[in-house]
Amino acid sequence: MRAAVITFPGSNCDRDMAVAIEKISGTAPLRVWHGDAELPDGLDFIALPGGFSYGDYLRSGAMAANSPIMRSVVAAAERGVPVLGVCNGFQVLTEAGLLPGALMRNAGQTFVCRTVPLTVENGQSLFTSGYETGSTIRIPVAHHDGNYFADAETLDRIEGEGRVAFRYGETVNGSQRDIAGVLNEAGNVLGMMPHPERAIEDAHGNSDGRAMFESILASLAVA
Ligand SMILES: NC(=O)CC[C@H](N)C(=O)O
Repeated sequence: MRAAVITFPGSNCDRDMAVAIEKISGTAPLRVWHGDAELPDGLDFIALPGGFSYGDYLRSGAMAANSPIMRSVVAAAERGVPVLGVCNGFQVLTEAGLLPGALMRNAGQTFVCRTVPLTVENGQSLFTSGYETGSTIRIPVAHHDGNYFADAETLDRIEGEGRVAFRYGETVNGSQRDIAGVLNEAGNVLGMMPHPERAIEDAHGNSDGRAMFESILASLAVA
């Protein structure tokens, strides 16, 4: 798998993401700096990692969404390249307009850092085919701006189109309809607040995130 992990100033989960990709795919991803103008050709997968890009100033993800590299990320997403945004990466994807809605301050006004149950709402996407639809997995969250908001019409539409990939199995941050992860219309962009890269092996105490990376790999094998 020819993957790239984008690093912004303030990213802090880029290494974990790169390690997860390498351990599961067998190939180390390219590490790409936000200020680079272009992504290399022929990428199979792009990951936007978690963190506090630009110190979360303005709004989480808002400044990163306007980084030079994001023009290439948006163009790749529009060509159908799989793009996964985790936590701050999800925030960047909504700010870049690749996903609907916004991530607001958590309803409780506090940073939430714990492992939470997630229901797999759509086990058919290229990111989730390794999970059974309706199953419950446990994945860590760590954020203060994870409160997913979209208007009712948008929520009904994305629910109807099977674009809610994951839903929290308990109250976490005040997200509308407990939405934890959202797909774009074409199904090749996924944003999620929980961190699958923090749950890929026994040393993590939990390997429920592994199937996400295995699903992405499997989708490339059949593509
Ligand atoms: N782990 C993360 O990516 C943190 C995301 C984010 N900036 C927040 O706290 O909301």
